[in-house]
Amino acid sequence: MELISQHKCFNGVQSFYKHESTSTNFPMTFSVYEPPQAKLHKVPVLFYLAGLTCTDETFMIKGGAQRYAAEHGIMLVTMDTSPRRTGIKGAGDSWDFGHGAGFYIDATQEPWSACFRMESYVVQELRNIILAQFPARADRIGVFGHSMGGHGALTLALKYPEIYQSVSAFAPITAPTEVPWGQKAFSAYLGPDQSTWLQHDASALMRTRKTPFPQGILIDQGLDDQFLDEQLKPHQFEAACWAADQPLTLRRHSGYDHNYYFISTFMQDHIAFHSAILNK
Ligand SMILES: N[C@@H](CCC(=O)N[C@@H](CSC=O)C(=O)NCC(=O)O)C(=O)O
Repeated sequence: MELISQHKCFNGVQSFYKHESTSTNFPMTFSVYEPPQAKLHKVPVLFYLAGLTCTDETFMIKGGAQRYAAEHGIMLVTMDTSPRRTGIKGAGDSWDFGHGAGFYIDATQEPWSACFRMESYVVQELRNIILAQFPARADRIGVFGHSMGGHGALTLALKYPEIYQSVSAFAPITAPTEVPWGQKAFSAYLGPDQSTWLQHDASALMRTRKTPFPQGILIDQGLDDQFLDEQLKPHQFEAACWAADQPLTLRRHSGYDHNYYFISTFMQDHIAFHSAILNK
């Protein structure tokens, strides 16, 4: 693990790292914000999954989360959104597929299956690194994310409720099997059998559960989001939560679009939401 840079931030420490990943078989970058409380004892840890085109820097630079993480004593971790410079044909041709678009799943189809393994990377490899190398509590882990990363947060939390105690999202892709971004990625990474896609669709997963997160799920969605109707479809997840008896706070905000001005506006609420569960 190579330290790229380190910065004091709200009396805590913001660090950027690079390492050789055994999940993706490529170098990966990730970043960690350690709040001041982490100098004294282990703290809860909140993983942030970023959206299409983002890197491990996007959220740490634009999200404005460190101030609130310092107040609540929560460690923040985020990572690049895929392996990079893989040499796979077509991986760099479009901004919504391939590099920067790992979708937080393990690809099963060649050539993607050799390195597009972001589910294993986030859930196992990076979590193990964080728990071994940083003062993070293994029994207090939350996950949140934006857009493609909102899809990642919801699906990983639903697949691994024994790992993640809290989950929230900003403008998540909630039904990837039904929208162009998800269909483009899943058909390449998972192949033509659409029954396998449903294991990675938050709305489909929720329909097979019964109150998986009794303490609730928080979602914020801007109503001027350019991707709302075609790609995000929060009403699908809302209906699935209703059917699963899952408490959901889905807040629709007039005037907000899809970017980090929207995300940073509601960041304080998301950190407080996770803190109420993780610091209980
Ligand atoms: N084509 C543009 C826009 C890409 C974009 O909007 N990416 C979003 C996530 S979309 C769903 O996952 C994002 O978070 N961008 C980063 C940012 O700093 O706003 C492009 O290539 O940037």
